[in-house]
Amino acid sequence: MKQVDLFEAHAGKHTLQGGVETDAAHRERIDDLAQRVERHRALYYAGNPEISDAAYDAIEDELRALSPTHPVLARVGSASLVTEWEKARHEIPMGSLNKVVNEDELRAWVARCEELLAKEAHSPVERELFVAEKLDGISIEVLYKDGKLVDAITRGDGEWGERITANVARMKGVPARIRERGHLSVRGEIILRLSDMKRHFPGVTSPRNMAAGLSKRFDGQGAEHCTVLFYDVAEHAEIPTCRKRFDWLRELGFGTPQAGHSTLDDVIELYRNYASGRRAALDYEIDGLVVYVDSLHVQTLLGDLNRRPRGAVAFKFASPAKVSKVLSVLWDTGPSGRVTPVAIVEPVELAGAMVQRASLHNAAHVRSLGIGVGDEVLVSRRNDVIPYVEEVVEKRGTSAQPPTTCSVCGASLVTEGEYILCRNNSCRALIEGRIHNWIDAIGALEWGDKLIEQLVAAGLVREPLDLYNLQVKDIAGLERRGEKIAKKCLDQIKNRLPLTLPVFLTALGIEGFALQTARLLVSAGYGTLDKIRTAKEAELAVIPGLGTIKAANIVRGLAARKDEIDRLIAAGIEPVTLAAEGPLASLTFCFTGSGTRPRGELTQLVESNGGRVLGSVTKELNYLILADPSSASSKAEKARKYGTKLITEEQLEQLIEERRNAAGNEG
Ligand SMILES: NC(=O)c1ccc[n+]([C@@H]2O[C@H](COP(=O)([O-])OP(=O)(O)OC[C@H]3O[C@@H](n4cnc5c(N)ncnc54)[C@H](O)[C@@H]3O)[C@@H](O)[C@H]2O)c1
Ligand SMILES: [Zn+2]
Repeated sequence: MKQVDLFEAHAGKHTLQGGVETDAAHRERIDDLAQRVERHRALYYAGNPEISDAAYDAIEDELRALSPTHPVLARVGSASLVTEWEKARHEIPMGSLNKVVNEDELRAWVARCEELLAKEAHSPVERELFVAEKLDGISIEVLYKDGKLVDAITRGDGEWGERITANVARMKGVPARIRERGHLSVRGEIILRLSDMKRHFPGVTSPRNMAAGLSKRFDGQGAEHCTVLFYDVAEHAEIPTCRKRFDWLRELGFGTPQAGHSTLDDVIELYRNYASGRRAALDYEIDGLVVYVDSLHVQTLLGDLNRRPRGAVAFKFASPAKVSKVLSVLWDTGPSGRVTPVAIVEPVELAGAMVQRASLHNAAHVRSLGIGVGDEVLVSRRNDVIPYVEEVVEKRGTSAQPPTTCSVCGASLVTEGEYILCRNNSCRALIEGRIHNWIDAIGALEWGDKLIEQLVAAGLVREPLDLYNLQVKDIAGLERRGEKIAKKCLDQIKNRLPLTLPVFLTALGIEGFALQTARLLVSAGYGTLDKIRTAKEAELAVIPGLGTIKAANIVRGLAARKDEIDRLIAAGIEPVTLAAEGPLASLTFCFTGSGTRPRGELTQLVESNGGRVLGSVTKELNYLILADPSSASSKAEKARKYGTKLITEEQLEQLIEERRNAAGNEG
């Protein structure tokens, strides 16, 4: 979607709305969006938002994209201010800020300022900026007369606000007297510090909404826990810069958000800094940074539009989320049998990708959202993860109900806690899952998800043994596969043979039976497949680190796969007992970080040479294998402390080679 120019957006350059370009469908949508913007503003400024800020912003952004000049967008605050408080008029109207949500938009704003200032003598904007934290609270104007606090008025619609003087007078950071004479209007934000919220209002989750509520209580209760921080003073002509303005506010005894003079590059670095941790460490909530042209003279030259200065912007923290409509709710059966609800939505562009499918996590989430076909929902995509439905923004349809049968095989589903599952072992989704697990555990990198899907769909693979009976032509005959790939894939799985016992057990993909558990069993004396298969639940349960649940899963899982395992063994795919001899005999190894080869393959390498793989760094560990032996990670540090040797994968191979040769020479 095209980003609308910040300055001209409201100035009538774009003529979408009402013009010939607006088709009926758009007009309807525009009216609908505008109404919702107003409704949500009214709720929000009254302290009772129904939807999240991200959802609200998504609606407002969509309206701006469809109708940049819409009058609703030019307004500040809410026009329908219903209040029991006395209304009061601001002598100098209170405005808002235009926003940018990424570096490019910020740079564009600077460029635009330069363009507008082309004919004026001024220092480069990008070198003369001022930046302050953008407090997420309630705007307030506080008036002093001859050094005495006389009035405090909320922003309201910018012109008329509520006179909540009695409450503001009790808030922290609002001096009753200041040493400045004359008439003074200072502007700031009412916030509730997180520490105060925790102490005085346990259970409350939104400091902003709480602060809004407290500010407007008639009995004034709780107002003393709010804080006001200031960032502006109206019309104080002798102050030349934002920096001086903040200094001056502080000298008068007002608290301010953190702020400072800055260049454009520094602002961007600071923004990243805040986004990646500094923001989370604050004792109050901010929703971005405010970036100003430092010189107030230049700000005046730039002027403002719709009560939004051109010489400042809100540099908001991005929330990559958009509103879209639910077309259907699907229930996909996954490889473990778990049924995952997915919302199919009207395609929307999110963080550079078109999104049509969004996860609904599980049946419990579907229920708590109350989501249904036709609803408008907020879809997010954070750090490139799977798109996710955050909330229902506008309820339109009837809520979706979890299915009772599997969409893949039709079997009845079972409920387990928050999840529903297909337990049918011959369900195609589960077969794919098991094959996938096998391939993963043995470390056959050539094999992709798609190939497995194709083989299962073609009925060529139903269980792990089938993998070993595949012919080159079976794979080569599939769509978009050739002989070369086919050969590579088949060679790879055959090269992995024989499988060590822990790898074999892990490859079966039995619930709760990961590599660590398999190793635990082996080191507890269950060194052969036979021993493990005949073990009773009770005897496994007492192995330290196992417990009753895992023991039950193992016994049940092995029994359920009995025939499959028998067929594997009959075909010679038999796990090998760890070599008690071999070049690495009596040595222990542990892997950390990502290697160049899959963990399973490395484990196999160590174990087939008689070594033992440990899951963590302990005193008995001989070798820690990692990409960078000079690493300062906690695992590496610990290993050094124990005198463990730190080596790379290559050094591991050399070690095997050396020890093999040494043994050969001795023998
Ligand atoms: N959830 C909802 O239903 C809903 C509805 C309406 C609005 N909203 C939210 O309200 C916000 C929009 O409101 P807005 O028009 O007041 O704009 P804004 O709050 O995004 O930005 C302008 C305001 O920032 C404040 N501010 C904080 N620190 C500042 C500083 N250092 N310098 C200057 N100003 C500073 C001022 O009060 C100023 O008026 C959005 O975040 C939107 O998501 C939410
Ligand atoms: Zn099924």
